Amino acid sequence: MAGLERVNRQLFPLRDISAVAELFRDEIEKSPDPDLSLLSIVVGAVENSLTCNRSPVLREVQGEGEDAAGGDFEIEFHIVDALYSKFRSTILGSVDLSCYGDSKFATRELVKKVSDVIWNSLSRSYYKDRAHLQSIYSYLTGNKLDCFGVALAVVAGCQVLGFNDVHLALSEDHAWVVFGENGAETSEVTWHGKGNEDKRGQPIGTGVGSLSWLYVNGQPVVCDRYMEVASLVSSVNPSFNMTTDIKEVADIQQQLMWLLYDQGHLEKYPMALGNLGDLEEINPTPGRPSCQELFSQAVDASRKYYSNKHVYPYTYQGGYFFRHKMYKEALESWANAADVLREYNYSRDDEELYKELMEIANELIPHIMKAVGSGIDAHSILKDPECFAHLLRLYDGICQWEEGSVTPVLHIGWAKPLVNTIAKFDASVRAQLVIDLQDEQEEEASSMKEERVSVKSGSEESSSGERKSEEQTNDRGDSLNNNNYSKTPDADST
Ligand SMILES: CC1(C)CN=C(N2CCN(c3ncnc4sc(CC(F)F)cc34)CC2)S1
Repeated sequence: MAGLERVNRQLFPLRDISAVAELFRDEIEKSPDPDLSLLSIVVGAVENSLTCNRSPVLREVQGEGEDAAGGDFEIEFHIVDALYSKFRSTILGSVDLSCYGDSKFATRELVKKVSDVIWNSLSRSYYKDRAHLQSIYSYLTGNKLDCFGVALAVVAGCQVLGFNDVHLALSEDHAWVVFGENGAETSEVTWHGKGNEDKRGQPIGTGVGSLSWLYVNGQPVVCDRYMEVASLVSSVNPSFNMTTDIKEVADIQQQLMWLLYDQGHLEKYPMALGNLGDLEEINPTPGRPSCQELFSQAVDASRKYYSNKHVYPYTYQGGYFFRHKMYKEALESWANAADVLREYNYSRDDEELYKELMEIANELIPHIMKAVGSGIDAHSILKDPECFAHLLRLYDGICQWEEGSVTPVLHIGWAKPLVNTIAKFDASVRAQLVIDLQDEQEEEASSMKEERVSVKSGSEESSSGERKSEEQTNDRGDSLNNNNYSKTPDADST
């Protein structure tokens, strides 16, 4: 029975958060196969009605970061019904299943065909990294989708066709699908970044390219249906403009995230836990885990399920500590993020991560140095050898990220803040730095270089790890990337 026949029509017209939450709860708790297109249409309709159809002229401009009064929404059943039928007939009408064999599993050709149907029905040119382009509602009413939205629509399209083996695979900046027996096959279904030729229809490479951060070294979040619902809820975007969120949209997103959390569907999804942490930091729910606990759970999930190959859980956590002036903890989180980086070679596909690290190293840390210099220094950072060790571990991780890559990461723009930062630490702290290098002939013997850097401090010492082998290299283009899964609409960019 398709999703719409299952839906409780008494809930319509949807006018408040509890009605939307009830519809999602019914779909998640009562159906063995939650209907992705139904849920994406509903939550996309709510988001659009509260963020896009507003008459800004009637609203005084909100202060920086304040929530705007979103007003009410009213989602009629017949609208959802019409859109739901439109999506199903678009897919069923464009794919002749007799061309794809009689296997109950999807084939690469079938997946590519569904991707083509979505791809070829998108508007010719629109700003790809604008906000509110992630839902099937956006696809059906505006023929616009961002890169994540295309991947979600392909999975929803395969669900309409009855191929429940096709599932979403997510890295920290890209999305693709797995399919076939045991989900053993992979395929690109959307684009990534700007100026890059799309690779739709191709399997995810197993070559050196797949060792880049973009493919998280073979450790993507492979979703089941419920985690796909979590990804569409996590992609809800409460932004009204660069400085204002619509509170109702954030509230709905937060409630749906807790519903999924309680059912265990965020357990293996670090970024969704991080997003929930961000929502809780802004608007804590009484009786729920704190945002700090959620950021910690995201880190634990990456360590437990993804061999600690994800960077963002540490940048979510470090950002939280920074905002709360917990500077020592922030430095430790960022150093932990850099430890993840060591495994990767920097490639042109890693622009988003590069921007994150630039901001940490060249804006946030200099801000900390100014703050502690003027006395706001609960931990007396500049006298603490463990903080110095975290800072060195951060930079060493970035250097190792660069090592073995065709294109450099660091440049003078990095070096100036680094020199200033190191100089701020007490001479007595810096004097405790002990660097013991493995001797030369041993180094010749193994192509792997190994250095140990430690800062002897009272309780602990921190050290950097193995270096990658020299032969790992990448090509590097000049294309820029953008994180289409963006929380705030970027400026004009095609
Ligand atoms: C610590 C940060 C800088 C803050 N927000 C971050 N985000 C990273 C990306 N976000 C995400 N949150 C949930 N799921 C996904 S799947 C995905 C890749 C895309 F291509 F599909 C991205 C992403 C949410 C926002 S990382």
